[in-house]
Amino acid sequence: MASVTSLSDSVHQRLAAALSAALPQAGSADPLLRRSDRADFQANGILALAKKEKANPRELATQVVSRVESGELIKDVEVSGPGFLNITITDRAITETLAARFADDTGRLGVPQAQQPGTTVIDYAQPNVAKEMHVGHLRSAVIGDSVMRLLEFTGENVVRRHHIGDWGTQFGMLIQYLEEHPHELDHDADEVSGEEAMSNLDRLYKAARKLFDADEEFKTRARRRVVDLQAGDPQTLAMWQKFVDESKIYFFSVFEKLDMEIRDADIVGESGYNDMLAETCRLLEESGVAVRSEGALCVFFDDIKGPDGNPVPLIVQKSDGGYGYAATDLSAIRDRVFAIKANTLLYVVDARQSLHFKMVFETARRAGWLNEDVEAVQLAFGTVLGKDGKPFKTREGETVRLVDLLDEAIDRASAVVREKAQDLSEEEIAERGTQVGIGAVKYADLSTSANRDYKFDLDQMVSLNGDTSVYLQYAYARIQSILRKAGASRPVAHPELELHEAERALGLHADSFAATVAEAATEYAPHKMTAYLYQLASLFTTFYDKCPVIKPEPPKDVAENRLFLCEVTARTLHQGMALLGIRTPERL
Ligand SMILES: NC(=[NH2+])NCCC[C@H](N)C(=O)O
Repeated sequence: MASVTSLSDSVHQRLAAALSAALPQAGSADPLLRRSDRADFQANGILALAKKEKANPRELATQVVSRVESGELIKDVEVSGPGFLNITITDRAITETLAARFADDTGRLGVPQAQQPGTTVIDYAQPNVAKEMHVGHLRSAVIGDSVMRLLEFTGENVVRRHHIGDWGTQFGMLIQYLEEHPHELDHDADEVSGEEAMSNLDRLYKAARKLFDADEEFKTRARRRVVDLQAGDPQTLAMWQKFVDESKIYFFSVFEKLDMEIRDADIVGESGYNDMLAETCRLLEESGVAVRSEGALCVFFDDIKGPDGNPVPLIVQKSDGGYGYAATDLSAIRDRVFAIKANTLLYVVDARQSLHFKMVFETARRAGWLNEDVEAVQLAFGTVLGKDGKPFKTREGETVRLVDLLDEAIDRASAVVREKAQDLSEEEIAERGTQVGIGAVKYADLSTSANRDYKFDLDQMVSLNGDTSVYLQYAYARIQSILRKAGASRPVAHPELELHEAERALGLHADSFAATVAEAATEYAPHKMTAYLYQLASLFTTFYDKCPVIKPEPPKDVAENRLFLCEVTARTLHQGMALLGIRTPERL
C-alpha cells in the first residue's frame, strides 16, 4: 500500500488523542482542524466542547496542549484567543511526508483508494441523434468527464452511460424520408469525416422537415413510421440504425476534438430501454404510484409545481399509448439499480431539466427503486452565457455550433503559443495550440461551480495571467524547464534541512492534494480542484522568487531539496490537471 497519511490527518489524530485524554467524557470529539495563516493549522473544536461540558475553554485548551504528543511531527502548540489552538509542524515532517508521496511508484502521490468502493453510474455527454451539438452539450461532457475521473481516482467503480436522444417522433419523419430517397446515407462509415456526417444529417433533416410541413400524405406516412419503429419493424430499425451510426461518426469526432474518451459500449441511448417501457408502466400502475388520467398514465405530486405555480404531473405514458422521456428515464433507473447494482445514480444534466428529474426521482422512490441504499443525484449545471450576459447565441440569434467554438478556441490558443514559442516547429505549435485551446475551454467550464451560469469569454480563457488553464500549463512547463536546466543536480529530499517560509507554504499545500481529491470527488465539485491547482501554481511562483534553485547556486543539498519541491509540484499539477481532463505539455 503506497497510501500516505497527510500532515493534516496526522495532526488531527494527535489532537484528537490529546483531547480525549484531557476530557475522557468527550469521547472521540472532533478538534476541527483547518489550515491557518497564523500557524500551520488551527483547531477550533475546543470552544464548543468546553461550552457543552461547562468547562473553561482556555483551561481545557491548556490541558489539551500539555497532553499533545509532539514527537517529530509537531513543533509547537499554543493556546490563542478564547480557546483556539495554533499548531506549527516541523520542517522535517513536511519534507518526509512529501518524500513518501514522491516515492509512491504508482504515480498517485500517495492518495488513498477506497477500501470498500461503491458503484456509481454517471450519466453524462448525451447529445441527440441527427442534431448538431451545442454549447450545452459541452458542459455535460466536460463536467461529467472530470467527475468520472475524480471518482475513479478515489477507487469508486464507475459505470458510464451516455443517454443519447435516439428515439422519438422525429425519427419517423427522417426514416420515411430516407426510405423514399434511398442512397442518401450510402457509404462506408470510415469514408466519412465528422463534419461530413453532420452535414449529411443536417441536409436530410431539413429536406424531411420541408416535405413533412408541405405534404399531408408524407406526414401520415411519417407518423405511421414511428409506430413501426417502436414496434420493432426490422426494415424500419435498419434505417434508424443508419441515422444513429451517422450521428456517432459525428459525435466521436467532436469528442475526439475535446480530447475525451467516449466508448461505444457506454452509449446506451433512450432506445436502449425500449423493451422495458411497458413493464415500467405496468409496475407503476399496479403499485398505484401512477394512475390513469384522461387516458394518460400519470404520477401526481402535491409539492412539485411547474414554473406557473400549478402542480404538474409526470406523464409516463401518453393517452395515445406513446412513451416519452420520463418512461425512458424511469426504465433506465430500474436498469441501473437492479442490473448494474449501482449505489449512486449521478446525472450531469442542464438545470433546466431539474423539474423532470425531481419528478422522476420521486416516482422511483415511491416505487421503491430508490431508497436509503441507492440514491439519485442530478448534478445540475447552469447556462453558458455570451459576453453580453445572455444565453450564448450567434450574432444571427442561432445556437452556436460546438465545433465552431472549439475551433475558435484552438485558433486563439495557437496564436498565444506562437507568440511565446521560442523553438517550436509549426507542427508543435499546432499540437500545443490544441492542448491549450481545449484545456482553456474545459478549465473555464470547470472552474465555476457547476450550478452557476458562466460567460464564455475566449479572451479571458486564453489569458496567461489569471485563473486559467494556460497559466497552469505554463507553470508546469516552466518547472520542466527548470528541471532540465538543473543539469547534474537531481531532485533529492533532505528532511534535515530547515525550510524557508515559501517552501513550507508550498509543501503544506502540495500535501493537501489528497484531501482536495476526496472533497472534489465526494461533492462532485471539480471547481475545488481548479482552485487548489491555481493556488499551487501561485505558491510555486512565490517559492521560485524567494528561493533560488539554480542561480545563484545554493549549497548542493539545498539545491537538491528545492528541485525535489519543484518535481513534487510538477507531478501534483500534472495529476490534478489530468483529473480535469486537461493536458500538461512538457514544453510551451
Ligand atoms: N438520462 C437523461 N435524461 N440524461 C440527459 C439526456 C440529455 C438530452 N439528450 C438532451 O440533450 O437534453
